[in-house]
Amino acid sequence: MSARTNLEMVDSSDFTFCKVGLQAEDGNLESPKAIPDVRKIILEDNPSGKVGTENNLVSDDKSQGTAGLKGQSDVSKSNISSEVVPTKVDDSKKKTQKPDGEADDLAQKQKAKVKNPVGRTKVPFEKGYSQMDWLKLTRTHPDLAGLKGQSNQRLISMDEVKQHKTGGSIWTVLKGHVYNISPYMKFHPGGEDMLMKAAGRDSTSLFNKYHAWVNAEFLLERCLVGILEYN
Ligand code: HEM
Repeated sequence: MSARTNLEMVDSSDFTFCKVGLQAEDGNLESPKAIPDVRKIILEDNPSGKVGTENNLVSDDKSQGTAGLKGQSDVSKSNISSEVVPTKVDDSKKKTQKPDGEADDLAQKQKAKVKNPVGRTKVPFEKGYSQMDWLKLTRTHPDLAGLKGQSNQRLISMDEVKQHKTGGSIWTVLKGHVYNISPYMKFHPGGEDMLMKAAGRDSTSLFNKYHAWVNAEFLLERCLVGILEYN
């Protein structure tokens, strides 16, 4: 059977519905009647369901346009029109009718929310106090922790930690480790004031509240003074 004999017009007034190969029986899912050529169908954003209003995709050619839709009442109700109707939309309307326009707006709103979560304020660092500068210092300074030859594996009680709240010897407990955070003060992206809240106490919960993702073990590696002694 040739390809030519395979093609048969089902409705001669409508090019959309033509039979290809299979029997065009209603109820048969593969029937061209059941599934029109989707490439020739466009979606319209028209809640009123009216055809030809300002908010709609309107035909310039009224003789073809509305006439072409008249016989398809179910089509106009569902806001679907045939491509044979030439459409014309100005740019501002296109924006509102863009199918993914709403999704874009939502994505932008969500982005804005993520950008400024409540309670997070990064302090601009002073020249020479960036995180890179801190990393350089940790590699070059001989005794950031202020150990003066002592081991950094020494057991330290909470009482001793409490006595180190000022000057060049400000201690804090973080996940069971005792650190001297004095040298890090000016490098802390959250500011000195915030880091001072950790002075002389266990700051694990505060730390996790603001930035559980920060790798303090790495950043403060050279500031380790000892291990917290649990009573
Ligand atoms: C004790 C060791 C601490 C270390 C090593 C540390 C380290 C850091 C780092 C690396 C950042 C930048 C985070 C980022 O860019 O995502 C940061 C930001 C911040 N930190 Fe800390 N921090 C410490 C303790 C604390 C404490 C105890 C507080 C609160 C009392 C605090 C409050 C903040 C705040 C508010 C920010 C700004 C968050 C932002 O907007 O990104 N930090 N800290």
